[in-house]
Amino acid sequence: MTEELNSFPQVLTIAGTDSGGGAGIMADLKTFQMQHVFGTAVVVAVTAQNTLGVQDSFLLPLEMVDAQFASLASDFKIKACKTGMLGDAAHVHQVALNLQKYDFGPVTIDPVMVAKGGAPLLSQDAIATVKNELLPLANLITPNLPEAEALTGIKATSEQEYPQLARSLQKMGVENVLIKGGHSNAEVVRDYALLADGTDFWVSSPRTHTNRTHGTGDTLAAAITAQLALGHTLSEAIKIGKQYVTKAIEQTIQVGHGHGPLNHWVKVD
Ligand SMILES: Nc1ncnc2c1ncn2[C@@H]1O[C@H](COP(=O)(O)OP(=O)(O)O)[C@@H](O)[C@H]1O
Ligand SMILES: Cc1ncc(COP(=O)(O)O)c(N)n1
Repeated sequence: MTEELNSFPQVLTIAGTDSGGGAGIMADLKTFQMQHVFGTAVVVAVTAQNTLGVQDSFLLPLEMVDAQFASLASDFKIKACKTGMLGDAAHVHQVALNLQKYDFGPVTIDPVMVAKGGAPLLSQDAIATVKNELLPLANLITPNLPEAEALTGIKATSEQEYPQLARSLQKMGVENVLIKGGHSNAEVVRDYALLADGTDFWVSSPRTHTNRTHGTGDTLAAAITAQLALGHTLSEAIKIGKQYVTKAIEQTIQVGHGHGPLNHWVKVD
């Protein structure tokens, strides 16, 4: 196939599945679909999960992770990619090796560690591997507050500390940082972006009082990845991504009995 015939924007998520359909690869693919990019996936982990929690999980054999990367590289023209649940140090290492081997465009790292219901999605010893091997490959990292604290060792008690967290992550080799404020208690939910050139800005929304926030982080990072593939600058992509996730939380749908999923059907302007 000529490159011209292979030009529709194609993106990749490297993450875990959520049988409940609200988070992980399922949230990513729904988000990609709504942003009019073609979504592909490298499955690193499978979870038996619903809105009540994670009942079981299984990490795929490393060779199967490699095989999926190779399949995509030999056929698709991936313009941007993102990572989500990576499970343990060996899988983080294998993903980092593959991201060095193949050019899948700018890499957004969503350093998923713990599910909203409390289940661990990354082993403790893998945090060092994320820092040493994955962060230097990232164009953007999108930690929530507990993840930013785990990576930097800096405890954030107020929004004033977000710039310090972001600068500390930049020093670890990530070009651009988006600290997500969903886990704060503030009535206005503010995320802080620090870009490679030193410019910074906040994106804000009113807090929606709901427990239907399963997959918010995945959805935001997937929307940003899609917008980058469509040719937007990173600051535009972050602003569009934040608008999308805000609406998807606000215009809730009723599915399941616990931490419900978002409404991925909402339109982005
Ligand atoms: N209750 C809420 N109301 C409005 N926006 C929210 C709410 N919770 C999270 N967000 C937004 O959703 C996105 C994901 O944030 P967060 O929940 O902190 O990430 P994660 O899902 O990784 O824990 C951010 O843009 C954040 O501002
Ligand atoms: C496979 C997978 N990936 C990511 C999340 C995080 O989503 P959340 O923090 O909203 O539970 C999850 N629960 N499951």
